[in-house]
Formats: sequence, C-alpha cells, structure tokens
Amino acid sequence: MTAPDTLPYTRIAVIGSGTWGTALASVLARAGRDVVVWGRRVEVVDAIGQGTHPALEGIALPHGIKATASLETALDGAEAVLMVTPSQTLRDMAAQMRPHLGKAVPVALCAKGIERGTGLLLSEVVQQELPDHPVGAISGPTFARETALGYPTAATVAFPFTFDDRLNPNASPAARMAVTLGGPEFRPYVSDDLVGVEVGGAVKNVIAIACGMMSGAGFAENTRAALITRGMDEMKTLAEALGGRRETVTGLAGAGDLTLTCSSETSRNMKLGKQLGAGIARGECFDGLPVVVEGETNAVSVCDLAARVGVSMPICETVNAILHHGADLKQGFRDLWSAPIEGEPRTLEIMLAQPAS
Ligand SMILES: NC(=O)C1=CN([C@@H]2O[C@H](COP(=O)(O)OP(=O)(O)OC[C@H]3O[C@@H](n4cnc5c(N)ncnc54)[C@H](OP(=O)(O)O)[C@@H]3O)[C@@H](O)[C@H]2O)C=CC1
Ligand SMILES: O=C(CO)COP(=O)(O)O
Repeated sequence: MTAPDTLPYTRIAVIGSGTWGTALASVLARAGRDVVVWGRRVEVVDAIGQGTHPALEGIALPHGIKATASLETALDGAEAVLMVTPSQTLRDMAAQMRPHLGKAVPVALCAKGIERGTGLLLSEVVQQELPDHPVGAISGPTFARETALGYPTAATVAFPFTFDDRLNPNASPAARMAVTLGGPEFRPYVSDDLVGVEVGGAVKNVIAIACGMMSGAGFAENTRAALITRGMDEMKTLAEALGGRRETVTGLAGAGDLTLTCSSETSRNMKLGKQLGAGIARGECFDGLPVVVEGETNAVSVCDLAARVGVSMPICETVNAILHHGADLKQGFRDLWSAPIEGEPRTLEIMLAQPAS
C-alpha cells in the first residue's frame, strides 16, 4: 500500500526519444503524469506528438505525451527527469541539461553502461555534471516494445538514501519516482543500492553478447544456463568490489534483466552475439543498420573498471577480446571452459589445473 506521504512527481521530462524513452513516457502517461519527451530528430518528435514512434510499429501511444526538440522546453517546470539516451552520451546530455534544470530536481538514469575512458558508473558521471541533484537509476527486465504495449513489467528504482531518506524512506526520491511510474501494468520496486543496480544493467549486456555468441556458434541451453549463472557471479563480485550489495544482483536489475536479455533475440546484445557467433561480419550485422548495442562499447568499460578494482570477469574479458582485440570466438570459449577449476562461490579459494585432454 502506498504510504500517504509519498507524493508522485506530476511533471516529468524524458530525455531521449528512442524506443525506451518512448516506452517510459507511455508508462508515465498511463499513470496520469504530465510527460514531455525530448528528442533531437524533429520527425521522431512529430511522430510521438501524433501518438506513434517509427521504431515501435503498430503501437498507438497513450494520449497526452508531449514531445519537443527543445531541451529548454522539455525541462521547463519538470519535477523529475528520466535520461534515456545511450550510455556514452550521458555526460554531454547532463551538461546540456544543467542550465535548464530546476533546483534539486531528481534525475533517474535509464541507460545501461559504464563510461568509456573513465570507468565511472553512469550515476558518477551525471553526478559530476549535476552535483546539486539526486541521481538514481531505473533498471530491470524491460523490453521497450512490451512495456509500450502495456504488458506487465517490473523494474527497480534506485537512489542512494540520504540521512533524511533513512528517517523517512517513503519521501525519498526512489519512493517518489516509483509511485510516479507505478500502475497496473508497470510495477516498480525501490532500492537504495544504486551501485548494485547499475552494475547489473551494465554487465548483463556483455553477458548477453556471450550467450548470443555461443548460440550462434551452435551450442544450446546448457551453455546458456552456465553463462547466465557464472555471469551473475561476475556481476556480484564487481558490485561488491564497488560497494554495492550481492543481493541486489539477484533482483530485477541483475538476475531479472540477465535472464531476459540472454534468452531472447529481441535483445540487440544477444542478437549481435548470435550473428557474430554464426560468422557474420560486424559490418553486416543488423543488415548493416546502426543499432544501439550497449554491451559492445561496455565490454571495454566493464573490463577496464574490473581491472582497476582487481576483479576477474572471465566471460566479460572473453567477449571484450573477441569484439575488440581480434580474438578467435571459438577458441575464446574453449579457453573459458578449460580454465583452472575454481570454487563456487569464489570465497572458496581453490584453483585446480584441468586434467590434460
Ligand atoms: N530498448 C529497450 O528495450 C531498453 C533500452 N534500455 C537502455 O536505454 C538506452 C537507450 O536505448 P534505446 O531507447 O533502446 O535506443 P534507441 O536506439 O531506440 O534510441 C536511442 C535514442 O538516443 C538518441 N541519441 C543517440 N545518440 C545521441 C546523442 N549523441 N545525443 C543525444 N541523443 C542521442 C537517439 O536519437 P536519434 O533517433 O536521433 O538517433 C534515440 O532517440 C540504452 O542505454 C539501452 O540500454 C534500457 C531498457 C530497455
Ligand atoms: O535492456 C534491455 C531489456 O531490459 C534491452 O536489451 P537490449 O539492449 O539488448 O535490446
């Protein structure tokens, strides 16, 4: 039951007019919020204003979603902001938003990744650009098309809790954002573990590429289950090393999203892996069309971050080596399977040489 003091945000700006930004705008419109989407392409902005989106074919968006190509207009009067452009654009977008944001307006990040070059979590990036704003994330198993169609979907809303939030969690930005989004078709859960939630979202895309590669190379369900489970161990270890909680990784933004993305070709990450695994050249994947595949860029940033904090992530490292360093795909996976035998969990410190075949 909603506590009486949890007030929803009534006017929300969604920065990014792609499929996920538009799906989230649909969630907000269905919940009765005043929502304005910002997009950089006028034709997409016009389409959203008319209740459609070019990449969400056949879906009639709920009434009332406004759209604009002016950042100033989108942010004017916004009580809360969702940032939904790709991960590597967030620093620049946040800097552009700064002059137009109201005082202490909370910003929820809906992209999944880690900044390339700095190895910073996206919340750290945006917090640097917007130091006076609460920064959190919304993440979970949420294919945009299904969310836009109103299929039952759940996600985690995470903001770090301040001292005041701990005294009254129902008035925290996480709780208010959750109440703002919630409805019969979209069920948010609240978390204070932003690190765990962000690590889940960033790493799952890399593991999904691994699952796709294996599937494209002709393997099947045993292999996928092993990659999902061991991938989750990589997530947990990284989250913990960064100050997050292992249990968060078993939630929607970790295990939930990992399961979804690794099991369906609706996932662009899984699909890229599958095409590469089947021997299709990178330039010909997705019929040569540009597609946002976060795990491709983030394989680099996840591995850089893991190296910086001394965490071994063998599946992510294999994907990174194949995608960016010319490693042979089949050999990469053979090496994974013949690595020294380890304990499960990692805290059981054991390492045994594989018997020679
Ligand atoms: N689709 C999904 O199911 C989900 C996606 N996400 C995450 O959401 C984020 C966005 O993905 P998604 O909406 O799917 O991607 P899309 O490709 O559908 O949309 C990306 C949007 O970002 C815009 N964009 C791209 N580059 C820039 C830039 N440099 N500056 C400003 N805007 C830019 C694009 O504009 P233009 O159209 O002009 O190119 C487009 O509006 C990703 O991090 C993804 O992982 C999270 C959950 C679900
Ligand atoms: O994050 C997603 C679903 O939760 C979308 O996955 P893809 O980016 O792989 O399509």
